[in-house]
Amino acid sequence: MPPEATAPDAALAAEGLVKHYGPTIAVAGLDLVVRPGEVVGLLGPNGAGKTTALRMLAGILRPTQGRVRIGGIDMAERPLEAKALIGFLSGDTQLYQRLSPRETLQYFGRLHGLPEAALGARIDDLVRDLEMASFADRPSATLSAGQKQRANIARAFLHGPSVLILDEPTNALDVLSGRFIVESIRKERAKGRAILFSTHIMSEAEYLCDRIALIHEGRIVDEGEVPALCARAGDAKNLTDAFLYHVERGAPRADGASPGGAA
Ligand SMILES: Nc1ncnc2c1ncn2[C@@H]1O[C@H](COP(=O)(O)OP(=O)(O)OP(=O)(O)O)[C@@H](O)[C@H]1O
Repeated sequence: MPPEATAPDAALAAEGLVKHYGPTIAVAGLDLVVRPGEVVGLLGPNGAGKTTALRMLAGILRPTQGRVRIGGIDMAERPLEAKALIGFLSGDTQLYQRLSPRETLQYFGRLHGLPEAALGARIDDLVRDLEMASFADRPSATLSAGQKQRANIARAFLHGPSVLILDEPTNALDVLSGRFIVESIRKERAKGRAILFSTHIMSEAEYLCDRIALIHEGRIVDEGEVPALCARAGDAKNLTDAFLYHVERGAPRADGASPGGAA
């Protein structure tokens, strides 16, 4: 059954998403739903297909097959309307080197069509909430990796999107900055945003996520709340063990056999 048939309240719904890069099958049939006020984590080993999946969900990459709906709007049929509902943080987002974070936010706010007075107030709020005051007016070229990441996150939050898609939002951040970003994501959830993010940090996923989707070789091998995931992964004692169980076992084959050979 299509995911949105079982979740009519979905803010984000993917149905049968597939992506081929030549002979490489990066995503091999992904179904996923995220509801308003929910954080879903996409976890998988390197090369599992997380970035490819998130880019298709954000409308940056065209799927080979399958469908994405954002707030019920079909991404292929009405891409501008669907994308307007999304804040996307890509793993390789670059800031314009000569612009400060404040100027960058002004630029993207205008592209989003935010009225000038409201935009100024919104940027002030983001600078305060993301603790960017000490560097908001410096050229981006002079910022540290963590400062740049805060500015990129501010850009994703800027237009108050109902769906946030964040590819490794705490990548390369120290523990303090990482925790700060995680708390910022929790605040966005409290505002009713639907949030999908990828990470390699298991503790972060356990702390932040309402549900976790484990992806391996382009397929979701299990999905649910952490205790249920652990129970289904041979009574794994934590998320790391559940993750390793699935990776070592391998992704299910089309014929239903387990390629890893384990139970
Ligand atoms: N532009 C591309 N052209 C060809 N193959 C690609 C391209 N982008 C990704 N791939 C391949 O698709 C597969 C999935 O890659 P993807 O970047 O989605 O994985 P990932 O789960 O995000 O990995 P990581 O955790 O290392 O960032 C990999 O085998 C990768 O080599």
